[in-house]
Amino acid sequence: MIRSRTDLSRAKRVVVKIGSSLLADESAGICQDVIDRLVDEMAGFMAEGLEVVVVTSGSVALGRVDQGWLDRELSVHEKQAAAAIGQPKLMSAYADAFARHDRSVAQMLLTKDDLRHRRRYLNASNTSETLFSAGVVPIVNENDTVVVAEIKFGDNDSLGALVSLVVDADLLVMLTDVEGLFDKNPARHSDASRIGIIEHINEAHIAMAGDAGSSFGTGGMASKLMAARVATKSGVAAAIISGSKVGALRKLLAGQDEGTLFLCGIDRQTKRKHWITEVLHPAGEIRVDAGAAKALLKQGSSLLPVGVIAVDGVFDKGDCIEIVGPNGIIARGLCNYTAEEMRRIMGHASGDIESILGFHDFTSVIHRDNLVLTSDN
Ligand SMILES: Nc1ncnc2c1ncn2[C@@H]1O[C@H](COP(=O)(O)OP(=O)(O)O)[C@@H](O)[C@H]1O
Ligand SMILES: N[C@@H](CCC(=O)OP(=O)(O)O)C(=O)O
Repeated sequence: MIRSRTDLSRAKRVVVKIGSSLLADESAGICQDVIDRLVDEMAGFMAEGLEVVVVTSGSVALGRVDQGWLDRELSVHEKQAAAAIGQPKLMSAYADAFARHDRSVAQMLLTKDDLRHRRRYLNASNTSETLFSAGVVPIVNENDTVVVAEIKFGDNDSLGALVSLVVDADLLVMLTDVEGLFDKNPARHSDASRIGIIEHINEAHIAMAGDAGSSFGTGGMASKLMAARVATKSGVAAAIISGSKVGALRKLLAGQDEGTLFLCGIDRQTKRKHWITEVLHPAGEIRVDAGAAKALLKQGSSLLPVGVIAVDGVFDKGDCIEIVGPNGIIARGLCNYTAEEMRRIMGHASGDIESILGFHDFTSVIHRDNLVLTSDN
């Protein structure tokens, strides 16, 4: 938990999100010098034991420069094509920069939707753990050729927030072309002043955040604040710092007054519950009778098969599902059985599961620890 700047020196795993505004130049294309410098800083921390994941933007910008598509708004398909052109250039720039420190890099192209499905989320998490063990640096970007909404809004800030949950990071650092969140857009107001620490993001902060400042940046401060909100609500602290200022990352991690820090004091259990209610998409629905609804709502019980009266959807073991009582949706949780198994055991006592399915993994359908109430009645 990061409750003050001094806690930052204890961070073990950090997601560093690097914006297009830092990496791409309209005439030169990729800013290899910037990547080299940022990689030198990150490699220094890795040598000291910090684990780093890079979430990088820039593929669309680099594709646009490559094709000379600069002075007009691109269609969605052109942006997707630009991303496909720019992505290998981006990877090769990181590979070259990390090779100078004898580190290999690995490309992870994800969509936010991937991370809302428990199985894909776990696969991404296992892949990144394997990469960490091998000392390889995961370099993540949105899989832009298969998404539409995200490429319109250019939302790598929120991808960074989700990745920080996937890898269970202590901190998400968003590197950009300004020194943090200012009380007004510093590109337009010379008297703007930086906000150093934010304990809870409120409407006043959101009102301060404006659009992108450069021709290549897309989400501006608004998308960084939204990402900081997702991260901090899920147990990961966040920071916005300048990527052009030499040593800013080191100062931040040393606990000095650098950039804007969003504190986070959430424990693991709250974090897991937030993941179930806010991040995962339910894959199906289970209807329960009044007795089961009461046991969940009033007695803090796990859900047993005997109280289940109907099962909707196709879901797998461990998927997130919604629980509906006589008065509507009451909870969400991770189901111990597949939809097909659920249809066979619903209405039966837990002691009958073995004879019906031929195996008996769990007494409950959803264990209390994996269940979050979303209503009172
Ligand atoms: N209140 C604010 N404080 C700081 N920067 C702001 C603010 N409002 C808008 N901005 C703009 O946000 C820009 C950074 O966002 P963006 O261009 O999307 O960067 P990136 O490509 O790094 O994601 C800054 O250059 C700045 O012009
Ligand atoms: N996936 C896109 C990211 C776009 C995006 O979010 O850009 P930015 O606002 O610079 O972080 C790309 O690589 O161009």
